[in-house]
Amino acid sequence: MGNQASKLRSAEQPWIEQGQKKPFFSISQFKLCNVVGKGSWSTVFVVKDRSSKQKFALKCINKKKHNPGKIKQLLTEVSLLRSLDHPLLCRFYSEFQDDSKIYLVSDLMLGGDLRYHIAQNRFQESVVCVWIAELASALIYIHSKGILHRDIKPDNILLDEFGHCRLVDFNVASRLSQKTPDGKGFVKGRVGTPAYMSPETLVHSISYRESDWWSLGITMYECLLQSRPFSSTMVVNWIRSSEKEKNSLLETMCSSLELRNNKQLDILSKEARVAIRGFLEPSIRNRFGHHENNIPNISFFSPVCFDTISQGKWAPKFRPKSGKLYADPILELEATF
Ligand SMILES: Nc1ncnc2c1ncn2[C@@H]1O[C@H](COP(=O)(O)OP(=O)(O)OP(=O)(O)O)[C@@H](O)[C@H]1O
Repeated sequence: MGNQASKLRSAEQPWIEQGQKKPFFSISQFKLCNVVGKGSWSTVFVVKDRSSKQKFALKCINKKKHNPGKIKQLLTEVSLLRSLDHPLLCRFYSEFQDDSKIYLVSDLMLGGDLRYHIAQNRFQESVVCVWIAELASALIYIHSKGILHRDIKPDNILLDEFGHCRLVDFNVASRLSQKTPDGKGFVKGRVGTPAYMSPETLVHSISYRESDWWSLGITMYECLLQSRPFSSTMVVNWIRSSEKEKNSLLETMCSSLELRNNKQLDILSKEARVAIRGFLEPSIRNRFGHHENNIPNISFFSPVCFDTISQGKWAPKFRPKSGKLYADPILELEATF
């Protein structure tokens, strides 16, 4: 399995040598092909490098549409992306700008995002096991670099053409700035997407490494069951409640997870249930991921070899259709450049 996967990945290696810092510096180096995605403040194009003919993703941000605060946030994202290099992250190459726009060049992911795929199909545990193990490996890596992602959810996970997961969108990622007594660190602020936010982020406006593991737990639940354990309304009510009410709401949330164990989680294997409950443990000390070295020992991951996974060499169990453009055709019509 490992060998077959290695061959696949060697074919997808980008032509650019690792360590070559700024291969792109102008929009004129590219031929624009089509739109592959649209975010709240950018349009992402498929582009072809005129000299190598290699395709890349080009994210275009219109400077005039955003205030200086947003631009500063973008520059933080760029500096984080520059410090990361892992097979299960989307490789970032260059940023450059002209009078009207800022451009970011990265690897092109042709397999669509997990949000799209899980809306279409209920996937078997063997598929989800590889996805979550790959994401866990990417998380362990970014945490080792002192970075929290803070917005893990299916929308921010893209598949490459072979079906490997790549964690993307470091818009709200942050370096761990403050230190806890155990030296691990945290970031202040209630940042992320409410339905995926951990209790400590929702209640105390603080994120630890464990908060990313909570969000991964919600993502895993959703990948397996096509629904989320906590409704957005429940989460929003929780944010708005008083300090006193928050504790009782936390109990309601946790017992709602327990109740769902009887109905929804019953269709899953024991290993999957244990993993979901472990990631969705309200206490950060008891949560899976508190000791990141133990992640490979979680029984749900026993079918995979974590070392091979973390090199991006484990063959995924689901491969997106080749040649299919996983993008809403309407984006093409709406796109402006
Ligand atoms: N490297 C890539 N390869 C292929 N598609 C991509 C790539 N990066 C982004 N996309 C597509 O473009 C969409 C928008 O990208 P992204 O979420 O990074 O933009 P954004 O403006 O930062 O959005 P938001 O703030 O709403 O998250 C993604 O949902 C995805 O479908």
